[in-house]
Amino acid sequence: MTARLIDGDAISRRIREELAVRVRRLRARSGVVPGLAVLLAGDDPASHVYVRNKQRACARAGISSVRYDLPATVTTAELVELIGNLNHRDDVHGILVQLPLPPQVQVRRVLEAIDMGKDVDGFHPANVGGVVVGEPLFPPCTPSGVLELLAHEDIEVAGRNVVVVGASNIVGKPLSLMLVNHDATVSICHAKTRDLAQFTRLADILVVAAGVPGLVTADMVREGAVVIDVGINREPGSRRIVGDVDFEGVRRKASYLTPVPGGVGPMTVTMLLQNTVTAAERSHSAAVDRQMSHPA
Ligand SMILES: Nc1nc2c(c(=O)[nH]1)N[C@@H](CN(C=O)c1ccc(C(=O)N[C@@H](CCC(=O)O)C(=O)O)cc1)CN2
Repeated sequence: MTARLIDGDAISRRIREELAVRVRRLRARSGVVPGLAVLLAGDDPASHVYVRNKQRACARAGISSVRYDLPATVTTAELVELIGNLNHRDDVHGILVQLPLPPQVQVRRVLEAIDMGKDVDGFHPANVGGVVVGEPLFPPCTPSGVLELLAHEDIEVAGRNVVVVGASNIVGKPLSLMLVNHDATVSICHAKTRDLAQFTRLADILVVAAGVPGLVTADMVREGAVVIDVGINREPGSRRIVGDVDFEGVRRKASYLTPVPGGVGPMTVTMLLQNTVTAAERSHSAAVDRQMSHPA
């Protein structure tokens, strides 16, 4: 069997075109331009690339973005103060703090400072609680990107055995809960799981988000399984990026496979744009409602 590749670039392009239409409609109707504030602390080269890509994607969809470059020495209090100011700005509908943050910063305090209505990354603890009960204000971007890819290919998750390898707060844990909310039977493993292969071989759908290049090889995959590779690993001394899955081997065994690059990565950015447009639309509707109940 040779896997069908799920083209995240093409699926993203289509969704971004639809988002650009929503942006134009909102602007024509209300004069509101969706606005995203991006906070980037320190010099991590990959984070700089991701932020540049996010801003470029915003511009193409008609979303305005403003970027705050902060030194690697930034404190928790400084970030919390900046976020407090952005929470009050009417032209900022979404706030994104690029992760990872420098080690001295208390990440949880920073994420908790974001107004829930502007938490377009979906990392605020209250949004995480929303994921648990199946009603997040904003679904986290990478997990919702994975669900979009599966839905686009008409891959049913209800009743299927899904194995998620990787239990991070931003991908593995929320994605597992979102899959449970779609009636999948989910096992969460991680790179330290003993005899990982005995779990991965049970998967109808295998999602790998462990950050370990080539962790999953063909012998660990059931014939005909759907394999979603969330890993983004830079090969040392090269610009090439590879996933957590041995692409060539697994391609011969799986029914569907996401490539790296060009699979889940672009969907993360697309879901961020989607959440930002939704935030702007909601903020406009709330302003209209206020006006209706308290006319000038
Ligand atoms: N605040 C956040 N921080 C981080 C997130 C996040 O969702 N919010 N996720 C990751 C990094 N990330 C987004 O920030 C991200 C990573 C990769 C891609 C992507 O499009 N990858 C491309 C390849 C790009 C390249 O050549 O480097 C692909 O896979 O095709 C998008 C977003 C951690 N931090």
